[in-house]
Amino acid sequence: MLFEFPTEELTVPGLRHFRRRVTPEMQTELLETIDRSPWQNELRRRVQQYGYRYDYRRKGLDVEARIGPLPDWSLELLDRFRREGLTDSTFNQLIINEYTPGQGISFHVDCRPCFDDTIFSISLGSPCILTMRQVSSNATKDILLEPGDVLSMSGEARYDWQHGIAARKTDRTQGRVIKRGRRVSLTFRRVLDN
Ligand SMILES: O=C(O)CCC(=O)C(=O)O
Ligand SMILES: [Fe+2]
Repeated sequence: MLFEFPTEELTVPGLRHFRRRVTPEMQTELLETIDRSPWQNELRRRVQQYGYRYDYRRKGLDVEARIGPLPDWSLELLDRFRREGLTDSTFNQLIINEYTPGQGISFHVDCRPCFDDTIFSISLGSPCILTMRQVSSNATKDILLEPGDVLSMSGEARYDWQHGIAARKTDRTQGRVIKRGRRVSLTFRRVLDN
């Protein structure tokens, strides 16, 4: 017998969503800080990388991947989240992604041999829907990420589900139509020793 789960009732083990953990004032401050550093233009969306350089073409870490320590402002932010109990992991790599309306990221599982279990991300700017897709069943679950939200993926959510953001200009959820603006996400990972 085939069971069909309504999307809302699906749970993704290992996925934790903390809402509105960064105030609008703090978000503005963070975005100003981020925009003072150079953006890389190699992908369709702009990115900044800190800690270790990820090679998108090879889908792995460069041999000479170490860039340096994470910026102080990001370590301070992580310290606060650690004090507030959102994570107990330590991270040494940060990728900042910028999405303008119409841009997304295709379904993927973050590089297994490159990064440790927990992937920890912060959303700034515009809301968007991130979709989780279970590899074994193709079941999907939409997560509305609003500015200031924090998402932590570990275990099944990290390894058995893909995640992606549809390349579109509006999102629809629970009868609401949400126009996308500029979104910036900060994704923290821990690089595994190989
Ligand atoms: O922008 C996001 O929230 C997701 C980014 C992501 O999945 C990645 O960089 O691997
Ligand atoms: Fe990812």
